[in-house]
Amino acid sequence: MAKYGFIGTGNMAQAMIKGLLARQVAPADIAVSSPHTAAKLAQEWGVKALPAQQLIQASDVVVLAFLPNQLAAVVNTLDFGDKLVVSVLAGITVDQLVAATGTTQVVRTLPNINVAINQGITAYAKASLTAANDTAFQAFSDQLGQVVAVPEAEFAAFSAVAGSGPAYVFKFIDALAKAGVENGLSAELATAIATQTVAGSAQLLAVSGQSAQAMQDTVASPGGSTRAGLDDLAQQQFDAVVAHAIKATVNHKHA
Ligand SMILES: NC(=O)C1=CN([C@@H]2O[C@H](COP(=O)(O)OP(=O)(O)OC[C@H]3O[C@@H](n4cnc5c(N)ncnc54)[C@H](OP(=O)(O)O)[C@@H]3O)[C@@H](O)[C@H]2O)C=CC1
Ligand SMILES: O=C(O)[C@@H]1CCC=N1
Repeated sequence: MAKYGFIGTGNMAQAMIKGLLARQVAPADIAVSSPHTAAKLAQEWGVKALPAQQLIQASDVVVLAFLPNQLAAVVNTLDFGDKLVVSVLAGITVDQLVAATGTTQVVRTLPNINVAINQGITAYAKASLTAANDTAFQAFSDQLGQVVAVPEAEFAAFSAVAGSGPAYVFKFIDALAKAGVENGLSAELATAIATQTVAGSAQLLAVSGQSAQAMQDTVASPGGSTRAGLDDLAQQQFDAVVAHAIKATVNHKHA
């Protein structure tokens, strides 16, 4: 069994670890390193908390999962040897990773939080890997969900739509549920039905073979209530509001 090490143990690392554990990776094959949370994860999840250099020695795949602006400070004193280094640091390029870590065995990825249930969509761009590290990356990424090679120039757009996207979907579910409450539903029921409606709609769209635009028309009966709502969304510039937020996300400078 491959051994995985996570430097940085926040929301993204924890989502990835959950995904690995769900695929029967043994907790003993996962090491974690961070100033505060690693010890707690070791206690609660049975993974091993190690100082970063020892974690590198003990791992086949080393995941960098701290904040992008911490890259130099965290890796400065570390020797990665020829270990596979997988970064999830938004905005940090392959060249920057190679320069900071001193190894070419790096893969830049941009996952999303849905890796926690092996349903992520993750972009990757890699330097030239050894055959062993290439295989190790494939085995690792198979556990995350879907994985797509993306040119680095497209990473910011990918990050906005797929990386940040879950937050925007949660925001939509929250707004849908709140609107349900305003119209007489209990908060519990409104949240449950908004969540299931988004989950079911995404699954239906994925298997439908139709566009998201066309699927709207399968819900909107002629002259019915959905058309009234869609017309109102159009009048309120819904697409433009979303596009504006995505532009703000794409334009953000990470480090
Ligand atoms: N959250 C998401 O959905 C996504 C996040 N990412 C990327 O993942 C990375 C982490 O983001 P996220 O998990 O959201 O952030 P969090 O704030 O949840 O986690 C940051 C982690 O960095 C750790 N850390 C701080 N200093 C050090 C150090 N010196 N050595 C090791 N670890 C350190 C913290 O440790 P401690 O807890 O012990 O203080 C914490 O576990 C970012 O680079 C982000 O761009 C990419 C795609 C999606
Ligand atoms: O918010 C962030 O910066 C990271 C990148 C994509 C999702 N979370």
